[in-house]
Order: sequence, then structure tokens, then C-alpha cells
Amino acid sequence: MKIIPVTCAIILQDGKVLLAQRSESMDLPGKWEFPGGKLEEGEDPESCLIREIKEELAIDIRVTATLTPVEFDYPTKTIRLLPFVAQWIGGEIDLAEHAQYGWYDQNQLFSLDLAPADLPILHELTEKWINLV
Ligand SMILES: Nc1nc2c([nH]c(=O)n2[C@@H]2O[C@H](COP(=O)(O)OP(=O)(O)OP(=O)(O)O)[C@@H](O)[C@H]2O)c(=O)[nH]1
Repeated sequence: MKIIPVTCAIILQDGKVLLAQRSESMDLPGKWEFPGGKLEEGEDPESCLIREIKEELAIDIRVTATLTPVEFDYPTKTIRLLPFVAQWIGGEIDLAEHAQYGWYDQNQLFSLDLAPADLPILHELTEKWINLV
């Protein structure tokens, strides 16, 4: 099966990370995730992420670090999630697709109902929290 590359943004600010909840009209409705989306033909991952975050949240970000990609098999597809740590550098958040978003500290992260592919990213993020936040 083809592996679908998906970028996602770990946006950090004031010791917290932004997570967004997928809406009823999206895949995995109700699940929380790091916002982002699928790579388009010929697009590099960082440009994809900047574009997706502008489309979904209406803000500008700058990428500051990368975390380890995660390959995950869903029943109908396999994705390769490419996580980037990022900084919010402009604009106001205005959700185009997600149901809601929130800022969470390290202790709150694991209480969210996350997309299963995101769990290894969450572990890596909490391990590196002190250096990244
Ligand atoms: N953006 C994002 N997608 C994730 C995460 N975790 C995860 O399993 N996914 C899955 O990866 C796929 C990405 O699709 P998407 O719907 O966000 O991407 P997109 O906006 O480019 O898709 P579309 O144009 O087909 O609607 C979905 O199946 C989604 O459920 C995550 O943290 N962020």
C-alpha cells in the first residue's frame, strides 16, 4: 500500500503546546492531533506544513526543530507522520476545519483522546520537553 506523507506542527508557546480536535467532517472525527496535512506532489515537507497551518489555523509559523517520523497503519491507509516543532510568528488563530483547539502543558497531554499515530510523537516531545519549550 502507498504510504501517505503527512506533516504536523508542534507549536510551542509559554510552556504549552497547541493541539486541535478534528471535526465531524474530517477523518478520525473527535480525535486530537497536531495540525498539519498531506504533502502535495513536488512539495517539500516544511513548505507543506507552513501552507497547511495557514489554511487550517490562519497563522504563520517558523519551524525550529524536527522530531522522529512515525509510520502508522490505519485500517484503510498507512501514513508517515513528519513532526516539526514550530513557533507562532504572526496572525490570529481562526479555525477553518477543526472543532476546537487548546494549549496544553506536559501533564495534560496524555489525557486527550489523540489520533493513535501521534502517541510516539507525544512521548518524544515529553522526553525532550525541557530543551524544546
Ligand atoms: N494533520 C494531522 N493528521 C494526522 C495526525 N495524526 C494522524 O493520524 N493524522 C492522519 O493523517 C491524515 C492527514 O490528513 P488531513 O486530513 O489532516 O490532511 P489534508 O488536510 O491534507 O487532507 P485532505 O486534503 O485529504 O482533507 C488523516 O488521515 C489524519 O487522520 C496529526 O497529528 N496531524
